[in-house]
Amino acid sequence: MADIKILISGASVAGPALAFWLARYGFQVTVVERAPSLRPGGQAVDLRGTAKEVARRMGLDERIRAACTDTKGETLVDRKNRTKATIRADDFDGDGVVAEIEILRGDLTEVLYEATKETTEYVFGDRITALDERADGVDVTFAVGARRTYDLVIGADGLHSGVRALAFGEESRFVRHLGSYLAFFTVPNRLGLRNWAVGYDDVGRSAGIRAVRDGDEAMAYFGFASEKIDYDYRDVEAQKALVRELGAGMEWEAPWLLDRMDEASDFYFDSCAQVIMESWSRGRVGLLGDAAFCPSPLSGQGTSLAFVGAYVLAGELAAGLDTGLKRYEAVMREFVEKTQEMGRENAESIFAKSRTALRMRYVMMRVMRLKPFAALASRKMRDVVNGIDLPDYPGV
Ligand SMILES: Cc1cc2nc3c(=O)[nH]c(=O)nc-3n(C[C@H](O)[C@H](O)[C@H](O)COP(=O)(O)OP(=O)(O)OC[C@H]3O[C@@H](n4cnc5c(N)ncnc54)[C@H](O)[C@@H]3O)c2cc1C
Repeated sequence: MADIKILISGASVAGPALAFWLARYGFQVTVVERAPSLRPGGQAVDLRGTAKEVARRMGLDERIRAACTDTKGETLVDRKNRTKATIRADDFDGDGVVAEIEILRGDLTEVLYEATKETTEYVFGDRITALDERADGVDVTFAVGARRTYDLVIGADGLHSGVRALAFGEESRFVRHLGSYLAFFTVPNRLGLRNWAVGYDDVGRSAGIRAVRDGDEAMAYFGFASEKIDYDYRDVEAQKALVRELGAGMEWEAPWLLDRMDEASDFYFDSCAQVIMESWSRGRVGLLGDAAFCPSPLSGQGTSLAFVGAYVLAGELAAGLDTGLKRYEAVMREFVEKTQEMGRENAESIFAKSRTALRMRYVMMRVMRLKPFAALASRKMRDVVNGIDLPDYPGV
């Protein structure tokens, strides 16, 4: 494999996870990332079910667990900070709403980068601007670097994938808005939180806060039900203005959190959307992670799908370069579709539509923790997060 060159676009989760496995099989791997360095920030992401087994096979299980947020659960409060319901991380075998393996996205990227930096060429501050496929390779033009030829190009560059736009067509053909937006940013830990997150629901919107970095700081989030809004996803100031507008009039700690937004060193805002594609590859160009099959943050499974997808894609490419992309899709498709279905179901119920619905939700949450209901919900969750028989690849 040493003479086979593979270019990956995107150095968040899917890209470095794929680089890990490809390098293990002996491919020559380059990762190009648009940001000038590894991107910090992002709220906690989770590994559930089969993705935990992939982390174990990578030998990174311990390092990932050591970098986890150690959140024990979440308390849902009303505007006066009175507890209305609780969710525990050990509910649903550790694969529930608050997962046992919960890690800040930037910290997970760091673990993956450290595990791959010796075997992978990383190019920061650049991006692909043109792909010219020939019979024996793909000629790649970069915004900054010199033109180079690769045997394969994989887009692991997220919901707004540049590779997808170049090889498959414009974003609007594949990205389906699910009716809500999320924002995350770091704030001082003013509530003195330790291992419990706090969430506050309003009609059609929510906010929350959890301690990170041993309680030195906290991570705030806002969620809003909203029709599709036209905004420039690279214009951070415009996005902050939008969050202020959508969060106006919220109670609890929300006004204070909104006032801290400008001081935050990181800020992430995006629509809750899914990527639905008939095929994840075309010729020598393939897609992985959110670029191919984003299930939306509402599924809680974006990072897990990226992890499992990276394992399968690399294993199938090692088994046969010509058939690898199609085999990867055949192995992953059902798992992805089940997960996306759960993401759409969650999108229907994530925000309360009235005060009465909000009160009912708290009652339901308490009922769901009772034995027969908990067992039912747990089975459903288990089916989705373990919804793939992980193939064994030689040498793993
Ligand atoms: C800064 C950030 C914060 C996030 N925060 C959260 C969160 O709080 N909660 C949550 O559920 N999900 C979050 N996500 C999404 C989450 O990481 C993914 O759903 C999941 O982990 C799958 O990851 P991915 O690697 O497929 O895509 P992503 O994590 O979206 O990564 C895509 C990577 O590609 C890079 N990129 C984009 N365009 C190009 C281009 N043209 N050329 C080269 N590189 C490019 C991006 O800078 C990024 O590093 C965040 C993503 C990012 C980038």
